[in-house]
Amino acid sequence: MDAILVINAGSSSLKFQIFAVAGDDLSHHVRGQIDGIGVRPRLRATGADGEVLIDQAFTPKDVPDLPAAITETRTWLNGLERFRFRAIGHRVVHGGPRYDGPVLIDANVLKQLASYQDLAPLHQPNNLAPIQLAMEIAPEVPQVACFDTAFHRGHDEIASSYALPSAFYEEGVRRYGFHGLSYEYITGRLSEIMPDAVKGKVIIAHLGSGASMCAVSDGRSIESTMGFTALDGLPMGTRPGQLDPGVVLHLITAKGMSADAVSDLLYHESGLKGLSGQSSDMRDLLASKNPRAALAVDHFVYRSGMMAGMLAAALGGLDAFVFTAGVGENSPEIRARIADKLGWLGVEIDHVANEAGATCISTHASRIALYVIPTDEELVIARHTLTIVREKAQL
Ligand SMILES: Nc1ncnc2c1ncn2[C@@H]1O[C@H](COP(=O)(O)OP(=O)(O)O)[C@@H](O)[C@H]1O
Ligand SMILES: CC(=O)OP(=O)(O)O
Ligand SMILES: [Mg+2]
Repeated sequence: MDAILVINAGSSSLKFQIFAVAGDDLSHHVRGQIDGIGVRPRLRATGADGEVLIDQAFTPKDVPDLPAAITETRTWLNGLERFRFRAIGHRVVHGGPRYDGPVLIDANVLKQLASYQDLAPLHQPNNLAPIQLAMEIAPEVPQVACFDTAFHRGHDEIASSYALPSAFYEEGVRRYGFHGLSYEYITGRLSEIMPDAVKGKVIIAHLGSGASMCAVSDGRSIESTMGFTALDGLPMGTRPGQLDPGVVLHLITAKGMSADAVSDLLYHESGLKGLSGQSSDMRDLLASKNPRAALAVDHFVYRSGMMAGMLAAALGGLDAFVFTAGVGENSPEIRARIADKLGWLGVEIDHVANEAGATCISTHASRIALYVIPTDEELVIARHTLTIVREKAQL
């Protein structure tokens, strides 16, 4: 069967999907992921009808990092003989100033993308490793890179500038925004299920191991809580979110920390993990009786409320608010607590619908509609991949 393989490397997970291609139609055939990498790794995959194909737990020592997750996934994928991969689509977190849409990968593109590694050290090396591997073992299969930054590239200069001397902007030091593949999918879904909402002012909260919010006006991104890198904005699993740059200067000048040590602190040791001293995983913190765990959750909720207020101001109002990604899709408790923070905007959550995992979780009286929409970055990548390889007459 002709198929497209999609690889999505996040900060705590490696997600993959196999889509069968028939004409212009794409259908889900295999959906899988290794999540909890380094904490509680687990490889799970389901087939087209939701049947479980594999469900295997690993020790954190067996799958400590993303390269190990790639090895386990590859071993398992190799056993699936019924698919002929006609193209591979990849999530690549940073497209830099150069890429504002998906691109067919060749050696030059790969080199350019590698030059953005220090702008996304937690993701870009992991995004590029499977591309490099596939180039070596299956050079005949076309590969397409789809960027987290692309959906935000229409931001105006007011939003995308830092108040730095303008030469820096020209060099590419701008506010890009990330999670764009997820926001593109959610915007598309919203226009199917709530066509009126997407024409208005919407905040989409992608709350996963990495977390950000996007302000969408008339279907287009106008603002993001993330900036030049995926460090800014909300506190995350291991990243602090918004931080006074003076803290970084202090770490370097007063504490003598090297650039590598600061990078490690900001990408791997901060956020929920740093604040709780316990875990980067929201599930662990919600189940814990440790007061530091409670502080980390409280901080996440508090900052989420603040950042949502900031985006509502950028939009000049708010019609709908959407929760998505690992925490947003799976934690009624966090959704309820963030909704509570938005009460002043006229948000009223329907607790029964929220606990039941309904799509619409606001009351009839709520001035702002609340939704929970599971994201599907892989489907967006598969669609772009099919379009690009068709344009280049490679499929
Ligand atoms: N039931 C749940 N309750 C709270 N948090 C959850 C739940 N299920 C998953 N999560 C959180 O979702 C996070 C992963 O989200 P995900 O969007 O898959 O992350 P990423 O793509 O950044 O690796 C985990 O770190 C975990 O904290
Ligand atoms: C950009 C980013 O933070 O991605 P993820 O949530 O997958 O870590
Ligand atoms: Mg992710």
